[in-house]
Amino acid sequence: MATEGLGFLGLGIMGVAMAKNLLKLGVPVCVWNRSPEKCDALVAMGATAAKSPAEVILKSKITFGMLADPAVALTVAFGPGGVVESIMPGKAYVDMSTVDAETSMTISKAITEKGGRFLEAPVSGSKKPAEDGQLVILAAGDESLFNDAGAAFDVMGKKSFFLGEVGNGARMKLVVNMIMGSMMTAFAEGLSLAEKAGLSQNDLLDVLDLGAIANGMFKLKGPSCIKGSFAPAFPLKHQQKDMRLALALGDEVAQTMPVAAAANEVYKKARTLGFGDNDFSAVYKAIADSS
Ligand SMILES: NC(=O)C1=CN([C@@H]2O[C@H](COP(=O)(O)OP(=O)(O)OC[C@H]3O[C@@H](n4cnc5c(N)ncnc54)[C@H](OP(=O)(O)O)[C@@H]3O)[C@@H](O)[C@H]2O)C=CC1
Ligand SMILES: O=CC(=O)O
Repeated sequence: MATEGLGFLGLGIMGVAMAKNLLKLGVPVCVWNRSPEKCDALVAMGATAAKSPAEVILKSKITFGMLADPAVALTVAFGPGGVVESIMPGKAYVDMSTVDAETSMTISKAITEKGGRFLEAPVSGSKKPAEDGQLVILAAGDESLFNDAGAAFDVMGKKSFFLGEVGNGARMKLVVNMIMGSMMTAFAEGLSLAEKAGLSQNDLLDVLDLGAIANGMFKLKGPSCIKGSFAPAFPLKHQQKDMRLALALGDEVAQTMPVAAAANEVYKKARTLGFGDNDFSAVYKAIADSS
């Protein structure tokens, strides 16, 4: 049984791109996904597919996870055939999903109690940066594992931060995504306001792009919002999950967050309107169609 290879759990929008980049390292890569057909593209490129997360752990020295949310991260860690079942000394798990600090700490504790090593490593950057190996990796936990996973991080990302103890990676990611989610709702309100006030939305984009608040997100999402194109790069349901988790972090540390709380309401409304599986920029639809 190969023990020096890498494993990957969760081949959604992000995971499939990240696992493809791992293949560039030329080591065996073993993958698992709840819906097994998503393994096919990886297998065609040289990966092997496993029947459970536990099997991936057994076949790999370091296994990476990229899963939907805290509940899923916990199920994949603790469920039957899960990560914890086959973790042992010499094995390591790097959870790159966006979750809250408590989830990460719970998984870390179970893994380290069985002699394994754990790192949380959520990422900033969406589908295209994942495909291009340009993610920003926000790692925390076992520093020896951070170093051992360095080559893998280098093919998946453009910069890796080591942020100290488990929980700090999750917290940093939630702060970043709270800012991003709030910005997206303000941007969507502006786009909608411009249209209703009889202005050209394209002119608005040009004006924004020349000023101090120009940024990559407005440049990328502006034209697609105007066209009404919301194919998911970052699913709206995940952005709403991140707002919810960031607000819970705010509660924990008694930080007032009125802007994020209002933005979260808009994402919740967008979910109830059926936009959860669209890109998070579909929050524009919830705003534009609301009056
Ligand atoms: N998309 C993005 O731009 C970014 C996303 N993230 C974060 O990365 C994570 C993954 O995001 P993304 O790839 O976009 O999401 P997707 O929704 O595309 O993928 C989710 C993954 O979780 C799996 N999953 C869902 N439910 C279960 C379950 N009950 N049991 C086992 N597996 C399950 C899915 O399996 P299946 O295929 O069977 O449904 C899939 O592999 C999220 O935490 C997200 O917040 C972070 C940065 C950017
Ligand atoms: O989590 C989403 C991202 O774009 O980063």
